[in-house]
Amino acid sequence: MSAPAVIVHPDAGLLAKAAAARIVTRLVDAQAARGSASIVLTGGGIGIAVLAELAKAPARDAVDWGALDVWWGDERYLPEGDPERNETQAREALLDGVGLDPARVHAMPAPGGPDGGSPEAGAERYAEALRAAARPGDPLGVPAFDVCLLGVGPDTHVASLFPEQPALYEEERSVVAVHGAPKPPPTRVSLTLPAIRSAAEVWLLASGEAKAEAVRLALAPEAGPVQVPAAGARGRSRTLFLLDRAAASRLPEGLTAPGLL
Ligand SMILES: O=C(O)[C@H](O)[C@@H](O)[C@H](O)[C@H](O)COP(=O)(O)O
Repeated sequence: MSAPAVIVHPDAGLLAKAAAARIVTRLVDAQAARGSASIVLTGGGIGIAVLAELAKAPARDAVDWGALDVWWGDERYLPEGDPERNETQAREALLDGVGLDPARVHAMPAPGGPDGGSPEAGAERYAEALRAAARPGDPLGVPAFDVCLLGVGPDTHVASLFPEQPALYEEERSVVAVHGAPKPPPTRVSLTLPAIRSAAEVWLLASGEAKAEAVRLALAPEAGPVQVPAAGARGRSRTLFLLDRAAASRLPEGLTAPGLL
């Protein structure tokens, strides 16, 4: 697992724009090398704001959208089209405006689909889709995502992995159902930490004072992933904390480039 690097932008708007530009470069590089790319999206304020900025990015269409696989790190287990679903918000912010191959947009399950309303069955079906997309040698039968985006909750959750919850102890499965999530809605489907760690790069996004303590904890050397899930979210080759000044305001001096705080 890669040691995290911290990049601080002056405010949330610039953070979203800079992260969007970084996604373009990352996906273009991956497609130049392999002919295709894969990204894991996240929900939440800054996660969706980044997609909205990506939709407006001048170099947006340098990405070959038809050769991109889109996955989700988690989903709120709500009916298809529900405005609170991460997928709905991502489609509105970006996905429905670019030339993706619908077969390569891998939405997480919803009630009323083929899973008989069971998030557990839905999680298993998503794990199956990941296995089908994995290449020989990909860890855990999960594709080695080029980039996995993760918002960070004020309690240090990432995806729908909340502190001290059973999902954090999962070492075998790549996708689990989550019940009783402290952030509504209570029922969700989430990648597990091992699945997140199969990503080549993991980018944790956080903006605002309310995330400063969570970011500090996530970067503290003694933090364990069960108490601090964001501390367990690391990429195989790179981990970035992409922050605005407010979210970085409780970091020790040495962790951020001078002059950015
Ligand atoms: O379903 C969700 O809500 C997200 O996937 C969740 O993991 C989110 O990224 C964090 O809670 C941060 O959300 P905010 O950026 O809105 O604080």
